[in-house]
Amino acid sequence: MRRLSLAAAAIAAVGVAPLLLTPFQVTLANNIGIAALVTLGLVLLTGIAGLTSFGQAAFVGIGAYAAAYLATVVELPPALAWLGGSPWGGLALGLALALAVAVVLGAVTFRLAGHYLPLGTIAWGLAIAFLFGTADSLGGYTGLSGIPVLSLFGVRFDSGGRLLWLIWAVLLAALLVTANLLDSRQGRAIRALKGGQLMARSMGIDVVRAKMAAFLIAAAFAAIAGWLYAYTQRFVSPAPFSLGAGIEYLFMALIGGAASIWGAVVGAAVFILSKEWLQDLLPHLAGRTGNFEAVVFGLLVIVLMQHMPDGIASAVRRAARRARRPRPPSPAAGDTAAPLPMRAKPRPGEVILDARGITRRFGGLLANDDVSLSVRAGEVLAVIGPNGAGKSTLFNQLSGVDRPTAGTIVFRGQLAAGSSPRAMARHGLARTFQHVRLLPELTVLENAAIGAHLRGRKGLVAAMLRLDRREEAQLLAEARRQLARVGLAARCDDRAGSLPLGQQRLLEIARAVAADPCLLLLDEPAAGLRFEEKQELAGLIDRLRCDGMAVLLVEHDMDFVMGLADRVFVMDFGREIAHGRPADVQADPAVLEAYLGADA
Ligand SMILES: Nc1ncnc2c1ncn2[C@@H]1O[C@H](COP(=O)(O)OP(=O)(O)OP(=O)(O)O)[C@@H](O)[C@H]1O
Repeated sequence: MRRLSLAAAAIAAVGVAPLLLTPFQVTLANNIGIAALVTLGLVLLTGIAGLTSFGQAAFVGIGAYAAAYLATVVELPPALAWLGGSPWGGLALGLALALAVAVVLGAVTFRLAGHYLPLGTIAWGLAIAFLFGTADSLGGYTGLSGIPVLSLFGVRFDSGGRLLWLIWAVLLAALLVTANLLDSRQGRAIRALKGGQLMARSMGIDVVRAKMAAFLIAAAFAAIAGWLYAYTQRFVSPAPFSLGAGIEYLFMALIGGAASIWGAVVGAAVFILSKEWLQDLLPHLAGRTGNFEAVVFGLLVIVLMQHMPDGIASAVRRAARRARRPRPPSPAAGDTAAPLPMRAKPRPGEVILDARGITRRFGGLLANDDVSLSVRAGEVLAVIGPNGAGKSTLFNQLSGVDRPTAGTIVFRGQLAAGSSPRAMARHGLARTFQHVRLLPELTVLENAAIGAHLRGRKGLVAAMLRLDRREEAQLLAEARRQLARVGLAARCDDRAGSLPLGQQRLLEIARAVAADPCLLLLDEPAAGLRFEEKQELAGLIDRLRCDGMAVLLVEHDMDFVMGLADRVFVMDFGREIAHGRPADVQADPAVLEAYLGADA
């Protein structure tokens, strides 16, 4: 209902705008609409996926020049002649070129950690501006003029008012599909990128694909904005597509709020209106002409980052949330949804993970030295040992984060040493993290649903067009069920970041079990918890064991481990020093000396 009334209000506002605004205001509204479309792509890319691009203006340039070139050049090269001078041909060409460049840039940079994408987009921004300025066929620095009036389906967009309808209709459609995307399994995969690659990969998310999706959508929005720009100005030249313009789009995203889709509209409007105003005011104050507004925007962004790091739209939304009465919990819409299919489970007592001779060398250091262990369905195995004993290293080998120097790992009957975390997740392994890795701005329910990522099939297009609702209801119902299982049913609609640490750890377990795993790896689950929270956690792990889940945990807390585990595996200096039932291990002299002795 809220979405519908918002959409109706937006359509009505766009409908009457040309009748109420002066021609100058219509021109400003058109510029804002085009800039907001580019910024929307940046919000998705930078604010939501956490990837920075300085090259969005260059993608706008591709869209604008493609339209201008097809519409103005009389003798087209044979490869493009079939597209004729049609505006649709220009749109298709601009989109195809922008997407092709985005695929190449993404393919080169996404597999590398670090700042390769921002650097790549700077290089791309500089190169394309140089190309536009020097290519004779594109008119060099003078550009291409004489673009005809845009005509679509027999309608001529020959006035600012008609162009306003078109530009804002495209922008509203882009806002709608982006909102749809973010409210879906695919959108959660893009959002999960901000939680770190390890978390995303461990949930079975294809990180490169998710980054590419965000980058391609942002490039497509920019190219469409360029097409609209060309037909609005009816003239293109290199300056509006320079690296400087790319930085201005980033400013708009930061000002509006890089994590909110409405921030794109707010940011573009604030930037363009204040630029217009400052361009009049500042030369007057300074007594001479100059681009003084650039200095003001630089300062504005610094001040904003200090006081409103999430931008204006997010600050307004937070204030509104504070002013509103707390909402009653949203109805459990998914509860009537059919349950998701579940994987075939091993029989109780069946060995599901068998590691033999695991050795991991870091240069001259043997972090794991010929370690062998196995885990059975329906048991809790605890790995303990003093600091530096090699527990985390072993955990990384078993979860696919690292590859052993030697040794074999068989998981559910298949060789798994060196498999990726994603492959391990697909095969039935789920994990939590020593330092919780949640998405604090997302709700508890959305965080839990990330765990069920591999249990859905619907793609990006289905998500954007809302053709995924049945599956989405099933995924959310599953997340709700797992939250109820860990005792967080009442917190579904709260922000994950607002939970105390103990509940955040429970949420991580709910997220992990939403994947329907056979083996759950818990990395120091009791760290930082109070006594009651530890008891609650131990009760939950016990229930999971009773349900047939195999649990392998790495833990420092002796009381917690001894009261819970079926078997304890003790390590020191990378090797196994004892292994058996808690009472036997506790009495083992080697353990007392190496580990428990320190406490005695
Ligand atoms: N990536 C790495 N490069 C080099 N040495 C490493 C690396 N990772 C771990 N080590 C070393 O391997 C040894 C085992 O470390 P590990 O983190 O596995 O121990 P741990 O038992 O988990 O310790 P803690 O309980 O303190 O977390 C340590 O000496 C550590 O310094």
